[in-house]
Amino acid sequence: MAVALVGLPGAGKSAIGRRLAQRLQLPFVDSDHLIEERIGCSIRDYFEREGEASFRDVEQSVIAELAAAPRGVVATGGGCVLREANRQALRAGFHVLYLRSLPEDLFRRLRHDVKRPLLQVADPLGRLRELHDARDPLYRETAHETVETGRPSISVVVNIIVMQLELAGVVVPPDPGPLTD
Ligand SMILES: Nc1ncnc2c1ncn2[C@@H]1O[C@H](COP(=O)(O)OP(=O)(O)O)[C@@H](O)[C@H]1O
Ligand SMILES: O=C(O)C1=C[C@@H](OP(=O)(O)O)[C@@H](O)[C@H](O)C1
Ligand SMILES: [Mg+2]
Repeated sequence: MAVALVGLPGAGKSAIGRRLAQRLQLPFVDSDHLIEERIGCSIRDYFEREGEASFRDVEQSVIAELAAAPRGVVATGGGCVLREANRQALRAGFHVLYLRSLPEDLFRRLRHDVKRPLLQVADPLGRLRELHDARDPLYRETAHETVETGRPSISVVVNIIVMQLELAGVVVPPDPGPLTD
């Protein structure tokens, strides 16, 4: 069983992915961490030095490797759905969940965050709205299911995901043991 999380920056892919993997006792991988290991610097520095297109090439090779041997819970980077090859590889290899939050909720979470290169602009809320409009259809196309993450806490979202995965037959609930009165 392998689950991949897609969605906009701040939707909770990394934070919820880590907690979900703990809960399901599965390995957790954040594709952005693999990319940073490979490029040897932060994603923000790499964007500044090499540009976004070069980052997308590294991202595509990391996604292809993960999808070639799908396992555990994978948190992707928010822009991975921009390339069709990534959308297809993720959908074929993983049960994909779209963590969906409105730009206003994401802005509340990320307004002091300096690590996300695409949001270091004069109007980050405007940028989040543009990203939402451009990418929402791509996240929907890639994902098997959508989970709303704008308002509920991380623990509630993890509980909802576990329920959805059990309903979809993606995870098997633990054996409750013998029933006693
Ligand atoms: N449902 C949530 N409720 C409250 N805070 C959240 C929630 N999801 C994420 N966060 C917080 O928002 C920030 C960004 O989340 P992160 O997991 O890095 O998003 P992503 O990986 O999707 O960009 C983190 O500080 C995280 O703890
Ligand atoms: O939305 C994007 O294009 C990006 C999102 C980032 O990941 P998060 O979604 O975890 O912020 C990271 O991959 C890179 O900065 C590009
Ligand atoms: Mg992340």
